[in-house]
Amino acid sequence: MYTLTKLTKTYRQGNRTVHALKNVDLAIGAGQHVAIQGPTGGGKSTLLQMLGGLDRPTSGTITIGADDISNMPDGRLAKIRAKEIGFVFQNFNLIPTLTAQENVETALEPLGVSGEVRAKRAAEALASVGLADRAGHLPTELSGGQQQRVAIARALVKEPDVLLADEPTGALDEETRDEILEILEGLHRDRGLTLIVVTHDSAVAKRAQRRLHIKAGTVTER
Ligand SMILES: Nc1ncnc2c1ncn2[C@@H]1O[C@H](COP(=O)(O)OP(=O)(O)OP(=O)(O)O)[C@@H](O)[C@H]1O
Repeated sequence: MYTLTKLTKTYRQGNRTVHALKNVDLAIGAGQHVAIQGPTGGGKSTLLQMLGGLDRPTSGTITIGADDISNMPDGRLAKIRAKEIGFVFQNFNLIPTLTAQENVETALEPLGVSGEVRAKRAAEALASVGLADRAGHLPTELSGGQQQRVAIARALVKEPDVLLADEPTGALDEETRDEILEILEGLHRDRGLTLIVVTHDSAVAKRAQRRLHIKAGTVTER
């Protein structure tokens, strides 16, 4: 699924250069469930941004399947992102003025899906996370766990190959956390989705098949 070769990302902070990722060599197979842990500032979010094609490496290469996304033109990268990669964030990132149904439909807009098909697929995605009866609700009318389920429906409605989750349970209590993990793991199991989860929570990381640790820009296996 992913091959990272000598992947390096540096940032300028004033007159200082920060090495967020240092010569990372890593392969992640299709259908793996991987947890990424590590101290604050270690490089977890930077790595996830690279995997999601949200930012470019300073040097080295990253391939998704057969596509080298390190130097790909922006338009092509945006298409790969829209089609193949689902994102779930700690704070859900739903659009507050749109209903659950409309939030999910937004993921299909860049794919040129007709309005009718969009509505049908979004309704199915909401039903698959147990929210068929909440489609008309705004995010403020939903609990945190329900909002995260809408965000998962939005990520999966396009049937991506990979789901990248940045602290997906960080804002939830333990019981809701377990519900969300079960949904994510179900997607991994039933659809063969590659699932990559950044987490501070060891209970979340323990459920993954593979645990990576990233500290000062260097990745190690646990
Ligand atoms: N846009 C940026 N500009 C400058 N420096 C950055 C930027 N993004 C990240 N960094 C720096 O890169 C390093 C790695 O940051 P990153 O956010 O990837 O760590 P993290 O492991 O996700 O941390 P946290 O657990 O706090 O989210 C840190 O030193 C951070 O200050």
